[in-house]
Amino acid sequence: MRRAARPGRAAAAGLLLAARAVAGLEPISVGIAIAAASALTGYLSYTDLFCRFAECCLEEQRLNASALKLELEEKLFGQHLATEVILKALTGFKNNKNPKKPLTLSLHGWAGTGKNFVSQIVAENLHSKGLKSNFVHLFVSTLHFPHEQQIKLYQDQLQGWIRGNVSACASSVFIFDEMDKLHPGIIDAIKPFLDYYEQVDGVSFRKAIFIFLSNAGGDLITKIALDFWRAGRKREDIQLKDLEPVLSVGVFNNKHSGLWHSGLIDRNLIDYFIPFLPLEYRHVKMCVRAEMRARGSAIDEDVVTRVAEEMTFFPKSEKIYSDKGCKTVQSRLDFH
Ligand SMILES: Nc1ncnc2c1ncn2[C@@H]1O[C@H](COP(=O)(O)OP(=O)(O)OP(=O)(O)O)[C@@H](O)[C@H]1O
Repeated sequence: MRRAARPGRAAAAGLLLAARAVAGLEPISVGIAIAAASALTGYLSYTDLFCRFAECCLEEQRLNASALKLELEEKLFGQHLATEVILKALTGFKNNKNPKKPLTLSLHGWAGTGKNFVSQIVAENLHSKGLKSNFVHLFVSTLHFPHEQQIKLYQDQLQGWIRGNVSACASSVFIFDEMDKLHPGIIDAIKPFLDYYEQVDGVSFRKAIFIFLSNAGGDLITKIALDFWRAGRKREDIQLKDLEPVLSVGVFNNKHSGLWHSGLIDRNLIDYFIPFLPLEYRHVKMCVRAEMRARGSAIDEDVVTRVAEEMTFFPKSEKIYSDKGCKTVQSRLDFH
């Protein structure tokens, strides 16, 4: 693991020099400055210092599992299953020095329940710049692959992009949003990278992470959550075993899941199906409070209640779950 270094005064001068050089984007000056700072500090390697200014791919960097756990527990509301599985999956994968395949996570659930939000947290815990990192790549089906007639082109471009980026950084993260709108041909293009091959065209994909997001299966998840609610059982009592098998079969048979007969499921290329439960009134209120805190405002419970009450809830009879999860909370808060 990389050493945590605390530069002293001399080092600070070197760091300043290096910072100036980096800001000026002069590679030779950067090199000289960093070498100078390294010599001054004596205990910072060239790489250590370089990585303070430029983003580095730290392949062997361990995951700070307790920091991720804390972040998920504090920020992600009402998703005890997703929290548990994501922690388990990432910790196991990052602790394994020799994984046999890349990690593939498939996140499912109703709109606005936190799938993109979690992906962002995961990305930040793997590469500190998160979604802005050069090693994290987000694809949105309707944005990046909109035209069915151009599938061949997309396939070639995507394969080239993934191969190039994994060659540059083995621990690259690829997030595919709107999987349910993705053309099956696109999945076919990435399938070889997700498999158990040691190398594909001279590149090993085994340390990469692929995250798929989709609304497919949201109805199945809601049904099970509702059954628990109607039986007077606690939401937190829902276990993965209540959902995972239903979800994988349901998604497999759903023509619009993006994973439909794609071979990803029947070849066991998806490591974890992660269910996101529909959010209740109390969770929406938590989202409003979180948003107020993020804006630096004092928590006004009247506003919290008003925003939550403006949301619509289903099913019609019981009105338990928010139609849009927490998705419109931010924009609604603007009006209060
Ligand atoms: N479970 C949650 N806990 C905390 N905040 C949440 C949660 N779900 C959603 N949010 C808030 O709502 C915003 C929108 O949620 P997000 O984009 O993650 O939903 P999604 O599940 O990806 O929806 P979609 O399927 O429509 O893309 C998030 O940025 C976050 O602020």
